Amino acid sequence: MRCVQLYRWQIPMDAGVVLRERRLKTRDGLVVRLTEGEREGWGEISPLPGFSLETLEMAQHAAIDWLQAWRQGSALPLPALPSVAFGLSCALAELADELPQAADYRAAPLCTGDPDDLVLRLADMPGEKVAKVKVGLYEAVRDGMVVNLLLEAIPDLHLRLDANRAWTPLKAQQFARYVNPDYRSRIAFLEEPCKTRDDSRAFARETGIAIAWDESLRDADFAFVAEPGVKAVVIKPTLTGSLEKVKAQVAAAHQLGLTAVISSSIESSLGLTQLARIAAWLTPDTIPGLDTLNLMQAQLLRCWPGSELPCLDSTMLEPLL
Ligand SMILES: O=C(O)CCC(=O)C1=CC=C[C@@H](O)[C@@H]1C(=O)O
Ligand SMILES: [Mg+2]
Repeated sequence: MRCVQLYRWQIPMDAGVVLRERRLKTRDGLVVRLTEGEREGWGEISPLPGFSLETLEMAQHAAIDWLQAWRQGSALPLPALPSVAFGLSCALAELADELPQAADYRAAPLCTGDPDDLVLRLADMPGEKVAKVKVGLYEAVRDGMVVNLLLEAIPDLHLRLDANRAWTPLKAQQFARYVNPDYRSRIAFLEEPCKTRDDSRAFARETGIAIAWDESLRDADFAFVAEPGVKAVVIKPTLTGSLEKVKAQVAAAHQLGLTAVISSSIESSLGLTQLARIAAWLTPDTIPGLDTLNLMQAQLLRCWPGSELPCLDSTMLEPLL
């Protein structure tokens, strides 16, 4: 017999989380539980405001329609909304034992503010040292100085940078001018430096700093092609869709010799631990971009190893189905 449960949850965010110029006070989403006989599978559906095109209400409606049909034994295709397709496909994969348990809990530490904090965290990081720094929020000159400071302080560090398309070509050049040329090769990649893909390509060509596509993967005309200067693609499954689609994108990237980085859309610890498993499974050689749990004030259902945040259980969630 098949059973379904759907819960709605809300977790307060740390003060000061700003996404696309909007303060995110709470993270809201759904979790789904499918059971069939002895087996169960969980999934998280949490469209990210400012990034996902669907709202939580749209996701909830689509999830309920699909779940009601599934409960009755129908094999409906997964809904088109990416967050819904992702969450349901994770639940189905757990149910069918297709999502391996082994997880990659190394997360590239994320720095949005104080570089001294990052230096302290990196000192404790075993193995390959990779961190991610947000740029484009302050003056380009300050960003350049922070990058120099970190790469100088930690000689075996590689940095991922993310400008979220904030720079004009001039600003991007100002940034590059401030980065010591000897350090440029230790910038693993810079995500989306400029507003247009052409400007970002020109930046890579002119500066020798490798770039990565993130937002571009959601552009209607985006295609996976090998291009000079493009080193990686950032794959955010909640914004991508089903696990099948995530697998296809990772395979397309690897085929072209691109690094594929499985990355967070600020899911709860339930979604993040699943992303850590997806990363261990599909991109075992690449540290995933999953260091977003500490932006939240609590975990949900499954805990991230070592996190001291309290963990909410299903009695603390609002049941919808
Ligand atoms: O990629 C990572 O290491 C962490 C996730 C991350 O940086 C992001 C998640 C969601 C929205 C954005 O603010 C940001 C990004 O643009 O990549
Ligand atoms: Mg990004």
